[in-house]
Amino acid sequence: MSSPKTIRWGILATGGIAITFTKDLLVDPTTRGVKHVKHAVVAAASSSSKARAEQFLKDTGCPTDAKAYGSYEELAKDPNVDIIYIATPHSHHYQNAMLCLEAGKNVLCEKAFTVNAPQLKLLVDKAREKKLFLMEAVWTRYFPLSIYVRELITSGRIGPVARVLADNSVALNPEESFKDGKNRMVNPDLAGGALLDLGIYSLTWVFQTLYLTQPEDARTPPTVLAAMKKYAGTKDADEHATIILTFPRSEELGGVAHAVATTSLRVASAPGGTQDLPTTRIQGPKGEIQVYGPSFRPTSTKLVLGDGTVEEKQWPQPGPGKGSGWYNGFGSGKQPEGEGQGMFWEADEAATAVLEGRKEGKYESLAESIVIMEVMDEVRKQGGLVYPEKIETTKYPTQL
Ligand SMILES: NC(=O)C1=CN([C@@H]2O[C@H](COP(=O)(O)OP(=O)(O)OC[C@H]3O[C@@H](n4cnc5c(N)ncnc54)[C@H](OP(=O)(O)O)[C@@H]3O)[C@@H](O)[C@H]2O)C=CC1
Ligand SMILES: O=C1OC[C@@H](O)[C@H](O)[C@H]1O
Repeated sequence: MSSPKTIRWGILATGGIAITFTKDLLVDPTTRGVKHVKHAVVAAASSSSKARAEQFLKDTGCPTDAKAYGSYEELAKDPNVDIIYIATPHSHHYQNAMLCLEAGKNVLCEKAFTVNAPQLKLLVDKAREKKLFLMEAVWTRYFPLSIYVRELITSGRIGPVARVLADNSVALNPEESFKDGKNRMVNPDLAGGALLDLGIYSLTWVFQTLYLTQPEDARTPPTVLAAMKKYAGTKDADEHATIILTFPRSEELGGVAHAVATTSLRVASAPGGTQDLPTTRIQGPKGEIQVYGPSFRPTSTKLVLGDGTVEEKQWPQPGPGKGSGWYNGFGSGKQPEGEGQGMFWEADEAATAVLEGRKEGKYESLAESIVIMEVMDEVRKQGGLVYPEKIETTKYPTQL
C-alpha cells in the first residue's frame, strides 16, 4: 500500500468550533481506519491579533512551526496551505470564503454556508472559475451513522421514504444565556437565530434521507410552508422555525413525500438530555428508522419494521479524544470520555477530494447546498426575517 499523502490545513478564526475541529484534525487518521491521508495544521489566523492565533496553535497542540497570522488575508496568501477551514460566524462566511477562493485556496466552510442563496451561488461560480474545491462543513453527513442510515433507505428495508420528522432544538433560555444580545446565536449582525445555526441540521436530515437517496436525475427541490417566531430580545433573529416540505416524486419512486423540520432555541428536542426520544424519524410503508441524540451529533439508531423486527445500533465516535470536549456554540456539551468529536470525517472527505482533484464533497453537492440555502431563504421570507444589508449583500469586498 502507498504511504499516506499529507494535506496542509490553514484555520481561519480561533473561536469555539475552530478549537474543536483542529483538535479532531490532529487525531491520527489510522485510529479510524483511514490510511490514505494525513492532516497537518500549518497555519492559523485570527482577525483579533497575531498573539491570539499563536495562543490558539499552542492550546490545540499544533506543531511549533505552524504559522500564526494576525489577519485572514495573510493566511489566504500563504503558499504552504492547501485548504482553509473557515470558522467565523455565518454572517462572515461569504466575505471570508470569497477572500480564500480569490487567493486560490480550496475551502471547507462552516455551516450555514452563507446568509442567503445568492451569496452561495457566487461562491460556487468563483470556485468553478478557479477550479477549486469548496464544501459546506456539515460534519453530520460524513458520520458512519449517516452513511448507514442512507444505505438502509436505498436498500429498501422501510420501502420508499414517505415522511421525515426532524428536530434540532436546544432549550437555551436565551434571556439568561445571551443577556446582552451580542452572542452570535441571537445577534442579527451575526445572522443569529435558530434556523441558520440549528435548523440546518433538521434540514440536513430531511435532505440526506429524502433527496440525496434519490437517483440524481430525480432530485427535485421541495415546496416550503413555514412559520417562524422571532426572539423578542433582539427582534431580527428567530427563536423557533417550523417547516413543512413537500417533495414531488414520481409514482415509481414512491410518490410525493413530506417532511417536517423543526428547530428552537427555547424548547428541547430531548428534555433533560434524555436519549429516549428520537430526534429524527424516517418513515416508509414497511417501517421506520429512528435516530437518537442531538441531530448534529447523533449517537444511536433503531430500525423498527412492521413485521416486528427491531435493530438497534450504537455509534460512538472513534478516539482518542483530544482535550475536554466541546460540541456546541454556547459552551456546554461534552464529548464522551475518550471519543473524538467526529469532525474528522468531514476533514477526511475534504482532504481526499483535494487529493483526487474533486471539486465538491461526496455526500453533499454544491447544487444540494444551494437548494437547502434556497429553502432557508424561503423560510425567512415567510417568517419576515431579514438581516442587516451589510451581511445580506453579495458585494465583495464589504467591510463587516
Ligand atoms: N459544526 C459544528 O458542530 C459547529 C459549527 N459551528 C459554526 O461555526 C461557526 C463559528 O461558530 P463558533 O465557533 O461557535 O463561534 P465563536 O464566536 O466561538 O467564534 C467565531 C470566531 O470568528 C471570528 N470572528 C471574526 N469576526 C467576528 C465577529 N464580528 N464576531 C464574532 N467572531 C468573529 C473570531 O475569531 P478571530 O478573533 O480569531 O478572528 C471568533 O472567535 C458558525 O458558522 C457556526 O454555525 C459552531 C458550533 C458548532
Ligand atoms: O453546528 C452546531 O452544532 C452544535 C450546536 O450546538 C451549535 O450551536 C451549532 O452551531
